[in-house]
Amino acid sequence: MAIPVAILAATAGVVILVFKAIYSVFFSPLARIPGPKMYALTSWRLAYDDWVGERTRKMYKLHMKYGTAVRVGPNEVSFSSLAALRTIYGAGSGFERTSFYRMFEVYGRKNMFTFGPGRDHAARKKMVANSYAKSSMLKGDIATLIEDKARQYVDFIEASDNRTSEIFASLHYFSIDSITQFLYGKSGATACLTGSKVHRDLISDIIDKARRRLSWFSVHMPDFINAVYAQTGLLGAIAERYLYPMQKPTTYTGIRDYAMRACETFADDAANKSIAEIDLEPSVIAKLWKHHTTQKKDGLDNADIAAECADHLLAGIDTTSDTLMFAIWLLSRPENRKYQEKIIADVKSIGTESLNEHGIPRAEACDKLPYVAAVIKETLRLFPPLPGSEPRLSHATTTIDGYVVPANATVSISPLVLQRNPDVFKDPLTFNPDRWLSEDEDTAEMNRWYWAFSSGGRMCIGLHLAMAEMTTLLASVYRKYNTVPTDGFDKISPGVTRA
Ligand code: HEM
Repeated sequence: MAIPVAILAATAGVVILVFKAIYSVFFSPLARIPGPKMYALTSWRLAYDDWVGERTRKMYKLHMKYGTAVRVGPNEVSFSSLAALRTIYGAGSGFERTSFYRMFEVYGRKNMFTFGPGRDHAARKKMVANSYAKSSMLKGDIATLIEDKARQYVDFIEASDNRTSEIFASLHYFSIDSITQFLYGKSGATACLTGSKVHRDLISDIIDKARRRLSWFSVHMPDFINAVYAQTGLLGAIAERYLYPMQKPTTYTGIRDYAMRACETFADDAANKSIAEIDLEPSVIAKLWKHHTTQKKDGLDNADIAAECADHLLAGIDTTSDTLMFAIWLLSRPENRKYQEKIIADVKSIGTESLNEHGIPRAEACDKLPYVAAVIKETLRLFPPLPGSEPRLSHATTTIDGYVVPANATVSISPLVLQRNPDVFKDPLTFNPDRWLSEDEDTAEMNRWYWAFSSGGRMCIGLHLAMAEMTTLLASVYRKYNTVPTDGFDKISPGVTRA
């Protein structure tokens, strides 16, 4: 009796799938790494955690159960140890960012965040590194910029009804006004704090809940996303109606358009200036312009420069404003009033000689405040604004934390998992800035596990800018006010960080 070809093909398909599953779970080189079998079987298990917004919390639970190495996919391992941190993220480790980062490409161009190989990344980083040095933040033009924005923030609160502010929005105004001026100079700065409605509207696409759905598809089904958004005509209309995870304008479209216009305006101005004049400007775009095609053969074109700046713009908005929001929310909670009193005492210790002409504490003085630093560190420990795994791969087989990991497997560490480790941080889920104040061995150990800004060659380049913005804003606010949640807000979390 002849067996229909379709049945034969289906049977063969099932046999191959079963064989692959058995191989993946029991015989793959990653098989000896502990973890739930379902995760070893299929990457869709982890994708499901992502879909329901539980991925990072799930990683934490898995590490609590299985230890410092957990297999979380057929070809993916999550680590949570200092040994793994050094091997994967240590300077010169040879591990690269994975294709996950492609979704951060802007206008189809690579940028510092998305470059894979170290050489391309290092060349680009060299062009802007000076702008981000700590010495550039605490004195001169950039310090003045940050102090000005802190003053505008205080003025904004003063002008609000009952000095009540919805801090998600107002702190986003502060961070976007700061980063746009830092990147593009005064002519390219937004003016959210001083009332521009058009600029304030830029943050509305950040709030859209569909943004998370779009990110999910971009990570787990990138080809689908590319195909769907590329359709035009009738197919485009059908895709838009039934298949778009997020309607246009999609995430950050407004901010990306703004970034492109700021770059074009800069390019028009630059055409009438000498490179020596441009070099005197403190903005990041001015530093990049020295590498423009008009200055160098094989230099960067307008789109490269626009993309680089747009990426820094996106990196510099939510990170600082979410951290500030969590800090103020935490300090405002009734059980944390004692910490609020301590931060107020710390910022009131600033002498009048360290205030600027508007009574705003100077960035340099804010940098030296121990309790402000402890509050920020503790906020970033408990609620890092980028809490999730930072995926990397190596083209060579590597031993990580005692486990042999084959070439091209995805490995990662999550700051949230590291920073809530109960063996290192006593009562890890409790906000307690005091834990950072002593100088004993326990604090030294906590510092080794503190990883909110990542580490090695790909650590956050905006660290010093972010710290200067956050210390100056907190000092300016708590010198003048104490903060309490408005009715109802003492019972809920701001919930931006999906832990
Ligand atoms: C509280 C504030 C901030 C935190 C916690 C933070 C955290 C981080 C982390 C964890 C990474 C590495 C991500 C990964 O590898 O997956 C990163 C990279 C980066 N951050 Fe930040 N960031 C902050 C503020 C900023 C600001 C204000 C800027 C300003 C431009 C910025 C620009 C960047 C850039 C350009 C990279 C890529 C660096 C590279 O690949 O060399 N960040 N940041």
